[in-house]
Amino acid sequence: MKLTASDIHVELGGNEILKGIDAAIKEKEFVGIIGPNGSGKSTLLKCIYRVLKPDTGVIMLDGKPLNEYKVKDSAKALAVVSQHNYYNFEFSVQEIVMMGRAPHKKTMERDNAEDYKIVEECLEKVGMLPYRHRVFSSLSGGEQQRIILARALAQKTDCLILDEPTNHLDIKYQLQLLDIVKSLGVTVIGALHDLNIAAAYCDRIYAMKNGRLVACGTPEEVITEDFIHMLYEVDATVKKDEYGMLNVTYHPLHVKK
Ligand SMILES: Nc1ncnc2c1ncn2[C@@H]1O[C@H](COP(=O)(O)OP(=O)(O)OP(=O)(O)O)[C@@H](O)[C@H]1O
Repeated sequence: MKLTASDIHVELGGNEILKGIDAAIKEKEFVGIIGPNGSGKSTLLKCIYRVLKPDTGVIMLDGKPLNEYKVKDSAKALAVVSQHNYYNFEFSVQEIVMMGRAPHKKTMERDNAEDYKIVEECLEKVGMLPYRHRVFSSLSGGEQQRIILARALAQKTDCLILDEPTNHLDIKYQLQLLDIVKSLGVTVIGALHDLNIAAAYCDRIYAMKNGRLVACGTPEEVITEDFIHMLYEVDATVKKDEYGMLNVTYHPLHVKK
């Protein structure tokens, strides 16, 4: 699944939020979007998962403009794990994960044995099978997030969009979620705040500031001390550890470098 964005502009509430974004994501690439709060990461992702329509510019999915896909067909291609998941009804965990099967079914088609098997496998994968009959809203934030990942897995897509997916998760489940996602071998586009996590999982990183892309490259190319200072206005040390992993340490004001 290849995805390109060309000259994407979005205006919201009278402000230009995205000011001409160009991006090209290759098949099976794990791409992270980093940048300060309010830089436009979620807005860009929302254009990709069709919650927002760009004012100008075009997003292409496998060479075809996204807006020419039926919503059901793009939902067979792209699944979303985001941080906001509110439902007006008291759905069970199993019902929420079953929603991931909807794009694969005809209107009013009943859930079949294959759907139940997929739902069970996906709940097992995120370690939440024992919760299948619980009411979704009764789960903790982190448990809900893992159910939303299971729903996305049940959608069986070639591309996953992650909008700050690890917000509610403790470190074990942050790594678990991203390990599961990485093991799928699908195209991944994720907004990530933690630079150490981004460096550990991403093939390439796009950095955004004030609605513009300001850098694109491998984690090693993008995550440098000077660039972190430019992007976030904080001091940091960037080193490689004994496993060759990038390691970012920040310097609070009370700690001298
Ligand atoms: N519906 C809206 N109306 C007006 N402004 C909006 C709307 N939605 C988002 N914005 C503004 O657009 C800017 C970019 O928001 P966005 O959520 O894309 O940023 P982000 O990089 O994902 O931030 P964060 O890291 O805080 O999640 C913000 O300044 C936000 O206030």
